[in-house]
Amino acid sequence: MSERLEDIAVAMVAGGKGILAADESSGTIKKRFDVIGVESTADSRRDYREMMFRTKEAMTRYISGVILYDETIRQNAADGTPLVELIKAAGAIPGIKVDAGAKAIVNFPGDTITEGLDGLRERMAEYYKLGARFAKWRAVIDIDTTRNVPSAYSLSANTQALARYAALCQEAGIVPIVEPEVLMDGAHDIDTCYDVTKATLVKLYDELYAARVVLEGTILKPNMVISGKKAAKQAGAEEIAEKTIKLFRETVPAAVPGIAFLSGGQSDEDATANLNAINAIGPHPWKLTFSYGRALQAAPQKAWSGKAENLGAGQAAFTHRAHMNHLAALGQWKSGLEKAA
Ligand SMILES: O=P(O)(O)OC[C@H]1O[C@](O)(COP(=O)(O)O)[C@@H](O)[C@@H]1O
Repeated sequence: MSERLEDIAVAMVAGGKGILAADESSGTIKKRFDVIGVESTADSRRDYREMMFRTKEAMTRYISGVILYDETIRQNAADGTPLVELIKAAGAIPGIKVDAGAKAIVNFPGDTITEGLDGLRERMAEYYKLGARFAKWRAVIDIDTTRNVPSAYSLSANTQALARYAALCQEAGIVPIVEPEVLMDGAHDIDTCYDVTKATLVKLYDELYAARVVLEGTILKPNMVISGKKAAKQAGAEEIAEKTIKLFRETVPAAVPGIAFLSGGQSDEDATANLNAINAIGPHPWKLTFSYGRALQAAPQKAWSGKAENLGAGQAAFTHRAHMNHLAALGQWKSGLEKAA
């Protein structure tokens, strides 16, 4: 495969394929395993992820790349093959989460700043050697209108960090996924999500220009414009699609090859239906696909539940969700396909 940043970025979003976000940090994967009653150990995390990376249909037809965590990019499958090699053998691209998580900002209650820039240049060089050709950094933007969250200071600090990270990625020959996640956890309505996401993306592209990041060699990983989980009125797929696309047309340059959404706590089927509605109102200047963690993995996690005899069931559940999201990335998904399965 070509090593040009622009070509890697295009390959990450081509043909209705999307990204498997398997980069849960140790704390997050423990939370997911707690739900299915599995102890989180280096071996159980390896067995679970190996199950997904060996799912041939999903990995060869629907998944373009996998975001890994530092532990996973160094791990071997049970037979000694590096997990990175399993991903490459399926024709998918290995990626790596490089941020060190979101920490509270002093003097700004409710706002967080994502850390991890110190030593990043050296870490990037190592990850490149380990096989990573793209990376991911997630800024976390909460909405709390009672506390003026997010503050302008938080948006400024977080988007500047994203731009510094993106420039370091490109220096190392690695495509940056820039992820400013506006959380859907609150009671805010969809228009508040629109306004906050707009302020975030405007600032983000300002900073990316200022840092001289080559937009053609980047992927955006945003939230959809959506109602807060606790909002009294929940917007439907058509409204989500229309407002999300209106916002991106205003803020995301056409030089960006692709937008790969996070699922952010949406149900599996909502994440698929909303992505489909977004693509159904195309054509758009960028490819719009998925980079889902929970919405791709909740079903296989449950089917597997830590038992070797459930490997086949886990792989079938993963294939199904990956297939549904592949169809949604092409605007060809129908709800009947879920029931048929
Ligand atoms: O808090 P962590 O452990 O970094 O994990 C955050 C998760 O959010 C994501 O960015 C998006 O995941 P979701 O699709 O589940 O929202 C994943 O890539 C990542 O695993």
